[in-house]
Amino acid sequence: MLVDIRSLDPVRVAGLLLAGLIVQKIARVIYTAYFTPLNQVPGPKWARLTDLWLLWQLYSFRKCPTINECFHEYGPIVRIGPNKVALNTEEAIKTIYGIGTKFVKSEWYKTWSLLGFDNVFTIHDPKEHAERRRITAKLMSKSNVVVYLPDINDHIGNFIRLCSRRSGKVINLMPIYRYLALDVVGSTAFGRSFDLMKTGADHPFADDLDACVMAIPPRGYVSKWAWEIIKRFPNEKWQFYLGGEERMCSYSDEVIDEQLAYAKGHDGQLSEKHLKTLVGAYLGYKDPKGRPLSRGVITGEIGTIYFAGTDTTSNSLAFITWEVARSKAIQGKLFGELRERISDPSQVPTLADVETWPYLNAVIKEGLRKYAAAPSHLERVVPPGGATIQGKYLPAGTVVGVQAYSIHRKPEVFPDPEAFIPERWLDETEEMRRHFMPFGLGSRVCMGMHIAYIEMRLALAMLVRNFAVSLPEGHDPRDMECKDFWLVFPAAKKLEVTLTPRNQAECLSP
Ligand code: HEM
Repeated sequence: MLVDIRSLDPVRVAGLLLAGLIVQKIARVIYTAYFTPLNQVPGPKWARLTDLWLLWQLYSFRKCPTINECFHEYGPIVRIGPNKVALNTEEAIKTIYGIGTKFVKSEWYKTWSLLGFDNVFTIHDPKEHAERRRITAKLMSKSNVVVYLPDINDHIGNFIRLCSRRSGKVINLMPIYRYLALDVVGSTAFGRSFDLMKTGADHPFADDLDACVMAIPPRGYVSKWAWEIIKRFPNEKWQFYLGGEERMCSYSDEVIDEQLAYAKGHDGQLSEKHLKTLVGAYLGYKDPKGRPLSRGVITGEIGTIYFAGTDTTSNSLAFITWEVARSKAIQGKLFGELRERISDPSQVPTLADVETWPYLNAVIKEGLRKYAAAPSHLERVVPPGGATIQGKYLPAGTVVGVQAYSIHRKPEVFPDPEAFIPERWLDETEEMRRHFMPFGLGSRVCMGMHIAYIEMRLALAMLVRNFAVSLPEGHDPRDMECKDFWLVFPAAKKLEVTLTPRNQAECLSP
């Protein structure tokens, strides 16, 4: 029987359509929650119904500890979202991140596509990623990063001078470490530092970085249409956060322009010095078809380096320094090693030396274990055909991951995991090595790892060699409680210490 469409009440039709959509949505949620193979994977009941559970944990700044608690409650495989599973075993590490893995990064990473351009951190396709990574891989390799050493040594020297000027009173080391990291990134990425250690000046970069940290991660957790609404929220602070990405990327504009102008006057060739910088490597690159990268891609890549290389290193240093400051025994032992090896405390030691100093490296590794800067489960997607991990079948498209936070807290590998015990690394076992993943693993392992190690080793060595580091009276350890919002940070977002120059007498008795 045909119905005359004109006779229908449009309000009723709209209502019926809406009701149909809601029923379909609810049916889908119930089906995904209870009738897919993921039903076999235990986990919190809200997590199987909606991603809002995970979003809530993110905004409570305790996603990692919550997932860790889930491992204790449900075992080493836990459903943390309608389509998300977290794992906590060596088998999972090998399957997901091992050599030749077919598990590619999840859609969530696209949220870090700065200015809308894919970068080395966000590209999914393994071939495309390998091609992009190759552009700067040599410059950032262990054997090459020594070319940046003279600059890094200058920054460390200026860092110690800055600390000297502020010694004797309570200072907040967090922004100082952040600016040190920014100086180092400036030298490596641009061949030009921000000179923040030299001048001791503040830089708007800090606010822009904070803005990015607030605005970028959440957009990966909501649908595109929801984000379009959220980002229009007419709040001044929120709009400032949203603008952080563009402002941060714009810091590289001047250097890119300068290198382009040079090339224009030299038959399109960059100078030797330019080619040693990441900007130069990107500007000099041509793809297999002879096409250069666009300006937007290069700006986005350099923004990614700022982002990946600043707070990661500086917050790691902050947590490590705090642990050193609050334990007389650890600081005494570390100082003992440094006093023996750095005879002139005004001279930055050589890299070859610091790499081999056992206690210094044990302190740093313990810091990276307990306070891995990016400890979240590094999301990957189960490839076509599905995969069986921990005896559970996970269909293709399931988002899986292992979080360093939990792997670094396995008591059978790291006894008393919440304690800061550098000594455990003096006798490092093969098992500890396999369970140490602060820089990620496999083909997507951190590209800045060697730069970060140089910076952390030299900064910590010189700080403790030159000053006794103590916590101010009334310091509340809860200020340094580790919060996570993909990257970790101390609850109070500050690290207040007093630096007392070591005189000869103190040198003998720390
Ligand atoms: C203590 C300091 C650092 C830590 C703990 C750290 C941690 C990480 C982790 C866990 C990843 C892997 C993410 C994933 O698989 O999803 C990563 C990737 C990356 N990191 Fe770092 N990072 C640090 C410092 C740096 C520095 C100093 C730079 C640059 C100067 C940098 C540049 C990168 C880049 C470009 C990637 C993407 C690599 C790729 O996907 O191929 N990182 N980092």
